[in-house]
Amino acid sequence: MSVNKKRPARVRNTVDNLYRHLMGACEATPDKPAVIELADTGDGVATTSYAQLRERAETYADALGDLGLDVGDRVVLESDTSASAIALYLACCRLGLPFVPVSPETPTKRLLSIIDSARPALYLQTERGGREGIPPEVGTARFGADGLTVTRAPQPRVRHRREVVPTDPAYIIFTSGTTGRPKGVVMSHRANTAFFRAVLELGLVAPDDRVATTSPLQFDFSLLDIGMALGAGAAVVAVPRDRLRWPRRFLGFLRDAGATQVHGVPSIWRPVLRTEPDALAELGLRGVLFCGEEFPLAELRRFQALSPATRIINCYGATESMACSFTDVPNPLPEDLERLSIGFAHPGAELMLADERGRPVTRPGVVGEMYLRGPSLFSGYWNDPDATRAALVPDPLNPASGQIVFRTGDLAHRGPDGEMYFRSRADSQVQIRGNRVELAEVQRRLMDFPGVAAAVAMVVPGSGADPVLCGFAVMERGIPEPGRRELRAHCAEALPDYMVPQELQVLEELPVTENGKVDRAVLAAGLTTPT
Ligand SMILES: Nc1ncnc2c1ncn2[C@@H]1O[C@H](COS(=O)(=O)NC(=O)C[C@H](N)c2ccccc2)[C@@H](O)[C@H]1O
Repeated sequence: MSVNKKRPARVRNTVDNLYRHLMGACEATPDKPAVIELADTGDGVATTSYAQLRERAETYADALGDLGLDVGDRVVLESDTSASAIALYLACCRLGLPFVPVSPETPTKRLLSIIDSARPALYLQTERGGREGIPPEVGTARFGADGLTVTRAPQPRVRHRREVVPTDPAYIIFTSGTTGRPKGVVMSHRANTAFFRAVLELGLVAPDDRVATTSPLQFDFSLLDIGMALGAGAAVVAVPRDRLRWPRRFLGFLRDAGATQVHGVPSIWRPVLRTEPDALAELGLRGVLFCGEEFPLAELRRFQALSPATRIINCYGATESMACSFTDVPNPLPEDLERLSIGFAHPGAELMLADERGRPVTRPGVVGEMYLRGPSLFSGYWNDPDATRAALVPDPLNPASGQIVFRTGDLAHRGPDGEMYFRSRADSQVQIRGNRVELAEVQRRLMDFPGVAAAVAMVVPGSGADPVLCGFAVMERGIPEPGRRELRAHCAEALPDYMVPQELQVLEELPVTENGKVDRAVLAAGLTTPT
């Protein structure tokens, strides 16, 4: 029986919801810039104010509301970050429609597997989107600054819900699961708004900031940037994805947009450090925040030398809790620093260490697995109760309490003051000839070779029992490639034999995934057949 046929449910103004968090600043500063992006003409920037953003979100919410969708029906949005994409995100939040972001770069095969898993009611792309072949059972529409045009109505459905409640899913981020099937991380409004309120307390974004976001919308790093900027009444600067490949144009856009902070994974800085060091120095950024993987220390030192006044934040965390910790990078980095700290969990959350039997690890220097206790845990993996049970577990310190914590799958050790140091993924523990190998140590040794700009150490399965240790290096611009023998000898001088890479390659650049992390699968594929 369809309830409340006429009007779709909309979240009440008093109820916890991302819409209220993201639009909080609209009342006080409606005319302030909310989103700054590349102008449609292709040069210069276009600015959307908070009031304009709210109005566009309203227009979209009316159009979505007329489609008869029910709270909980999924909406796939294929777009880069833009004012319109954010307005759609806001509209979905208001109507309680879980938002599934995918990038225009996502291969159709992967998009179809996400659609097969999420069973969305509606798929949206921009007016200029070129995607075809959306399964007939999914409604389709296009959106732009002027509104939303339905190209295929969603299948009729019964509306069972009359309320949008805080524990309803706000978004589902599909990450590439180890099994190859995409894993949908479901995040509720309550968890995400609790996270953003806690992060506001850190005061990382000021109202006059312009926060450049460089991650694809399908990576929750972009949702963190949008939430932190709009939640602070600041502006989001949507960096066009193609600019990231051209350092001069990337920095030029940042300058034109008046960006004061840049959020991105470490790899976005590699081309800039190699080819546009002076332009970076001139930019004089107030802040940089990175997450996703470790920032190689040599590259971090170069960044600090060029931009000494920039505050750099090491943000650690997984999509399952959006982020855990925000830690200032020491400036300048101490000469003998071996590894950055990921500090302590954000206010209102706590990281603990436990050993493989779940017993707390408290002694400094002892490696354990990190568990996160806090309000911003995900609801579970979409349609995967087993994977959910393995990740959301009883608190090891007090299983009887019924409190559920997130098992991060990351190994770490504590420093003398209890601060955490990330070591590795638990499932990437490396043993070679019975010895535990610290890949970071091999990586650091490769970076010490004169003229190496970036390096990666990893293992690939070998024909024998032991995995094959591989090293990859990228040289500074204009530096001749060293011979494999020379690089190997350099490693052998300082590392035990089992830590000297058997495979060594010098590359033009390091391949990265869609989310900008070093793409180890591509590196492994480029190897000669392991010895
Ligand atoms: N700062 C780090 N140092 C070192 N290893 C790291 C770090 N941040 C993640 N990681 C690694 O990346 C894993 C999480 O991967 S992920 O689920 O794709 N999520 C992310 O990478 C981004 C994450 N959702 C996020 C979004 C926005 C702000 C902060 C963090 C972690 O479990 C760590 O292994």
